[in-house]
Amino acid sequence: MGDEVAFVELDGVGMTFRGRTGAYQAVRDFNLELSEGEFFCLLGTSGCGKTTVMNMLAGFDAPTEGQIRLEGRPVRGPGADRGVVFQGHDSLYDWLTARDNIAFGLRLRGMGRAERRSIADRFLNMVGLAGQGGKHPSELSGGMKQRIQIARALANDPRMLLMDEPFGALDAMTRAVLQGELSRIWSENRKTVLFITHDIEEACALATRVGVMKRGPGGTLKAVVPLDLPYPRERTSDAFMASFRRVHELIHAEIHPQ
Ligand SMILES: Nc1ncnc2c1ncn2[C@@H]1O[C@H](COP(=O)(O)OP(=O)(O)OP(=O)(O)O)[C@@H](O)[C@H]1O
Repeated sequence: MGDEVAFVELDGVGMTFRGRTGAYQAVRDFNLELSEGEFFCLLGTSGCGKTTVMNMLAGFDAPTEGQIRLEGRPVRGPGADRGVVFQGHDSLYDWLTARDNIAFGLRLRGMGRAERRSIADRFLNMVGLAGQGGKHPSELSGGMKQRIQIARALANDPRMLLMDEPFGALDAMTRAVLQGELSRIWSENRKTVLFITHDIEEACALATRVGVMKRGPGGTLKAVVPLDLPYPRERTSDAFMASFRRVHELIHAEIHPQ
C-alpha cells in the first residue's frame, strides 16, 4: 500500500498562456488521481479551464507547471492510449463514410480491410447505427455524428476516453438518449472516462465522481463529489436529487461569489 500507482495522476498541474497581450494563468495547482474504469465528470463555469485540463491530459498542450502521468509514465504528447471526442462534429472526415471514419485509426495502424470493416461494424452496432455505415457525415444528424465520434474513439481501443462536452450542441431529447447510451457502453467496457460538461444533471447521470472547478483565472479543482448510485440513474430519486443539489451549490458559489 501507499506506493500504488494511480491510473491517471495530475500533480500540481498548471497552465500559463503567454501571448501578445501578456501572460494568463488559466489553470493552477490542479491535483487529481483517477482510478482505472472510473467515469469522472469535470464541471465548472465557462472559462474556468476545463478544456485546458483536457488538452494537457490528451497531450495537445504541455503543462507549464506540474506533471501528468498515465500509469506512472509522464504524458509527453498525444497517443493512441487516449481517445478524444470533441464538442462539435467537425472532426469527422466528410469524404469518408461513417464506417471509414470509425476505421480510420485502424487503417493508419496497418490493419487489413476485412478486419477493419468487422471492427467498425461492431462499433456502429454498439452506438445504435447498424446499417448506416455507408453514409457520409453530411448525410447524418448531429446526434448520429456524435455517435460516430464515440464509435471511432472506441474502435481504437484506447485506455481512456477524453470527452469535451460531446453532447453540448444537441437538443435536450437527443442528449438524454445519448447520455443513456454512453452510460450503457461504459458499463459494458469500463473504459476510464474524463468527461467535461456544463450540465449538472448530465454529470450526475453519468459520473462515478464529479469534480467542480473554481472559476478562472487560475482555475483549480475545488471539490470532488462521489456519486455512489446505481446505473441507469433514476433522475427523480431522492439520492440523485441530493447529489444534484450538492453539485449545484458548489457551482452556484462560483457563479455568485460572496
Ligand atoms: N491558447 C490560449 N491562449 C490564451 N488563453 C487561452 C488559450 N486557451 C484558453 N485560454 C484561456 O484560458 C481560460 C480557460 O479556457 P478553457 O477553454 O480551458 O475554459 P473552459 O472551462 O473549457 O471554458 P468553456 O466551458 O467556456 O468551454 C480562458 O480564459 C481562455 O480564454
